[in-house]
Order: sequence, then structure tokens, then C-alpha cells
Amino acid sequence: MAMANLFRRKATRDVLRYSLYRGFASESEVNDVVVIGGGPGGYVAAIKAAQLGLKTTCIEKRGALGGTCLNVGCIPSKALLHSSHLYHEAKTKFANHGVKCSDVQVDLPAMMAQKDKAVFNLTKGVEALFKKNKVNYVKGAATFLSPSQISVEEEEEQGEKKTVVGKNIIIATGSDVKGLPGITIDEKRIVSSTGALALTQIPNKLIVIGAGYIGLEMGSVWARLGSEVTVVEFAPVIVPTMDGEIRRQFQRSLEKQKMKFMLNTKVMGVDTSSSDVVKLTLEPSAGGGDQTVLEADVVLVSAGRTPYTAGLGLENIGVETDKIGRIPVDRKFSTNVKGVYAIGDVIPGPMLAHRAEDDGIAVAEFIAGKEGHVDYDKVPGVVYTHPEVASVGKTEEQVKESGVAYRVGKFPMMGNSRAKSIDDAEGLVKVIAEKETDKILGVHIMASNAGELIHEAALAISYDASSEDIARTCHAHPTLSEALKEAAMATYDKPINI
Ligand SMILES: Cc1cc2nc3c(=O)[nH]c(=O)nc-3n(C[C@H](O)[C@H](O)[C@H](O)COP(=O)(O)OP(=O)(O)OC[C@H]3O[C@@H](n4cnc5c(N)ncnc54)[C@H](O)[C@@H]3O)c2cc1C
Ligand SMILES: NC(=O)c1ccc[n+]([C@@H]2O[C@H](COP(=O)([O-])OP(=O)(O)OC[C@H]3O[C@@H](n4cnc5c(N)ncnc54)[C@H](O)[C@@H]3O)[C@@H](O)[C@H]2O)c1
Repeated sequence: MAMANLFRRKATRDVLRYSLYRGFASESEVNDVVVIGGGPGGYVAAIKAAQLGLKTTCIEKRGALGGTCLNVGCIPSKALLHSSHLYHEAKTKFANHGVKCSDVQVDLPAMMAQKDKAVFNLTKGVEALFKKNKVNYVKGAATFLSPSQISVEEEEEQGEKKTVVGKNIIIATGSDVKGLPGITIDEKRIVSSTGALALTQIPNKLIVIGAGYIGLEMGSVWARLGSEVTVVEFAPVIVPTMDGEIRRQFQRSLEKQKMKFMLNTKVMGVDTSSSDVVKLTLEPSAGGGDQTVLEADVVLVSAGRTPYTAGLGLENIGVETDKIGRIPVDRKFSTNVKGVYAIGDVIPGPMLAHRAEDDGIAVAEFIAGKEGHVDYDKVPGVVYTHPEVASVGKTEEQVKESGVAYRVGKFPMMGNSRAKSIDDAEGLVKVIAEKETDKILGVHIMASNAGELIHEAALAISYDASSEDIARTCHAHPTLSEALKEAAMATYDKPINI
């Protein structure tokens, strides 16, 4: 610790001497905060820091703000999920509502153009927010020279380097696709999520490796558009972090949508020698069993993401990383090097955009000398399939494991009048509360719009509410939200409508 402080004091002295006397930066050019990475973590941290009166620069190398989420993640995937859902509904459900349409077709270029328009407008919107909040935006790749000096290879200046100086630096460089040994992603036939968001043809057969968030969302998109989708998962279950009861119903729902699952299965090799098909050799995860060969037009590798720090020069300043490349931080998001902070996907915790955003606000508040707060146990998670699956707090398995006595209340969407009236009543709400105090420990929802419904539960959990608190809150009728109220009633007492 003493060494780190010495290093920091010396580094700050060096920077000021270096920058002031070597012409890198005058005193007025020294930033209070420099953020590396313009994703949901970085851009939110930059705006919040500027709002708190700190002179702030954000450096981003991809040529557009918004990071993975806006450019190749949350936003384009939700655009395609919505468009493919509309197509699927038109083909399978409209007639039930008395809406007749024949010859419904997919215009894939138009679908992709709508997605691209959404991405473009939102990334430009972040640029406008930077201007409004007076955040200085530097386009280029950042490398640490010292804990307060960053060299930037500027995109527009053809290899020119400039030095950005800051009293506090926030690393918000996010994550990248985790590859699998022996599988080369070419983003055409063997794709990551980025390639799966930009296919130019609907594959006849798609194999998805990994039944996590990306695999199920992107698998759903292409299954709805007509691909035969097989999901290969190493674990014995899909989305291993999900509540078991919800997960089983979710898998059945996806199977009804014609997605096939091969669980407990590992990929042994890939053969791309044929120009027609990719051949995947599979084997039981435990090893030793019969091998199977599956053929597909496209293989999606979605077996997780890995923290991204390549080219940052962490070794130049001694920032530590853990075994899997994440940057450990303390409560205030400080790394082991004083004045250097890290947030979002590059540090431990759920790899989610809203959590990165909350990190961004909290770290700016800490730097400004205020209190920040993020509770990773209360971060909601949503799989944006149809129905959606959303959760906050603990699963029943986790509560059981903790040894706390608990009660469970459930309510099926079939009992919800709004869901029935719109003919979209698949799923359920499940509330788990501590037996002694009735404090809510976890809420899990599988339903149309679950991703919106979950926030009432997130608020309840944040304020340590009881199931009775939710049940006695007046809910408008007819709404899907009433299903949460009924599940809460079922937790401490009895529901009415089932
Ligand atoms: C297909 C897909 C769908 C997703 N859907 C959702 C969803 O629906 N909801 C959700 O919550 N999460 C979703 N995620 C996860 C979400 O995208 C991430 O959790 C989130 O983007 C993390 O934010 P971040 O700011 O930490 O990093 P990122 O968004 O990864 O941003 C980091 C930025 O830093 C830049 N950078 C890296 N190194 C440097 C450097 N040396 N110099 C300058 N710039 C640098 C990168 O170019 C990048 O733009 C999805 C992810 C994927 C891949
Ligand atoms: N809706 C959302 O919030 C959303 C959407 C997409 C992505 N994301 C985020 O992006 C991150 C990455 O998503 P993801 O789906 O790639 O990862 P994930 O961690 O959600 O799922 C990866 C899955 O792949 C399986 N797996 C790992 N190695 C395997 C192998 N060799 N063979 C077969 N299966 C294997 C794992 O058991 C796991 O089920 C996630 O952490 C998630 O938080 C979130």
C-alpha cells in the first residue's frame, strides 16, 4: 500500500512535470476524470462526472459511442427480436385475432436496416448527450503511459498519437467474445453474436453453442425467421443461473417454438472443409460416450464473454487482473493503483449494461467525494425471448442452500385477465420470501413483458419490502402487473383469481 502511494505521488509529480514542461498539457488541459471506453459504463460515468462539475474526457476507439451494448449487443439484438416476433405473430397468431394476412414474407435487408437505424440514432444520441454535458470526446485507442497519462492513437489523425492527462482515470473497456479452443470465428459461417446480428441470409440450419443469454435470444430470432435451431450446451441445464422451476418451463416453451436442445454436450471439433456445410463433432460433456456429427449452415459461438484489456498497457502501471482477466476493485471501484478505477464488464459482477451504467454513476460520485452505491445482489436480469424471463434476487435453489426458512407464492399468467384478453398467457410469477419476516428474497417471472414487470419487484427488494407490501399495493386492472400482486398474495396468504 505504502509502495502504491509512493508510486502514485511520484507518478503525479512526473505527469505534471512531464505534461506541463514537455508541452503535452497545460494546467488547464489536465482533466479531473478521463474515461477509457464509451459503453454503458463509460459514457454514463463521463456524463455523471461532468454533471458533478468535473472536467471530463472520454476516449473510445470503435468510432461510435455506446460500446458493445448499443453497437453489437443489447440494442441490435432487441431490434431483431422485436422484428422477428412481429413476423412470427403475423404468421401464427394474427388469424386468432381476426386479422387475416396472406403471403407474409421476411424482407431481411429491410429488417437489418431498421436495426441499423436504431443503432445509428442511439449512438448519435449519446454523442449529443456528450455535447450537452460538455464531455470531451476523443476518438482513438488508449494506452496507459503512467497512472495519469494516456497515449491515444487518434482514429482521424492516421496514427498520430496525443497524450490525455487526468487526475482520475476510469477503465470501462468492457468485454469481448470468449472463443472456444479449435474454433475459428470468421463471422460468416462460424459467427459470434456480432455475426449473428448481421447474417445476410436466413440459415436453413443453425447450431448455437451455449444456452445462455445470447444463445437463446439469437437462437429465437433465427428460429422465428425459419431456421432449424439446435442449441448445444455443456451444462445439464439451459441458463444455469436461472431459478430451476422457471428454467424448466422456459425450456419447454422454447421447445414448443421448435428449438432443439442437446444438454450435457461438448464440442470436440469443427470441420469447415466443405463449402456447403459446417460439421460439428459432439460428445457427452462427461467424455467417453458416442460422438455425434451435426451439420449446419451457420454455427453461433455464444459460450460467454471475457474482460477486454488488450492494448491498454495495464502492465505499464501495475494494475492487477485476476485469473480470468478481470480487474479487481474495492467498494469505490478503485483498482490497486491509486487514482485508477474500473467499472462494468471488465470487473467482476454480472455482465449487464444496466449494472455497468450504475457502476458508472457510483464511480463518478465517489471521485467527486460523494457516496455511490450499487448492490449486485439486486440487479435484475432479463432474457428477451417470448415469453421473456426476468428475475431479481435469489433463486429458490440459492435460498434453500442458504438455510433460511422461506415461503413461495406462485401465480400462473393463465389466471391473469389481461394476459387472457390478449391471448398471451404463457408463464408464471414466482415470489420467494423469508418465512419469519415475509421479506422478499427473490422474484422470477416468465411472461410477455416480464422485463418490464420485474422492476416493481426490484424496487420492493431494494427497499426490503415484504410480499404483503406488494399484495396490499393497489394495482390497476386489467394489467399483467396484477399477476405479481396475486403471486405476492399467494406468498403470505391466498390468491384470489386462481
Ligand atoms: C449480443 C449481446 C446482447 C446483449 N444484450 C444485453 C441486454 O439486453 N441487456 C443487458 O443488460 N446487457 C446485454 N448485453 C451485455 C452488455 O452489452 C454489456 O454488459 C455492456 O455493454 C457492458 O458495458 P461496458 O461499458 O462495461 O463495456 P462495453 O459496452 O463493452 O464498452 C466498452 C467500450 O470500450 C472500448 N474500448 C476498449 N478498449 C479501449 C481502449 N484501449 N481505448 C479506447 N476504447 C476502448 C470498446 O471499443 C467499447 O466500445 C449484451 C451483450 C451482447 C454481446
Ligand atoms: N438479455 C441480456 O441481458 C443479455 C443478452 C445477451 C448477453 N448478455 C450478457 O452477455 C454475456 C455473454 O452472454 P453468453 O450467452 O455468451 O454467455 P452466458 O454466460 O450467458 O452463457 C454461456 C453458456 O454457454 C455454456 N458453455 C460454456 N462453454 C461451453 C462449451 N464449450 N460448450 C457448450 N456450452 C458451453 C455455459 O454453460 C452457459 O450456459 C452474459 O454474461 C450476459 O450477461 C445479456
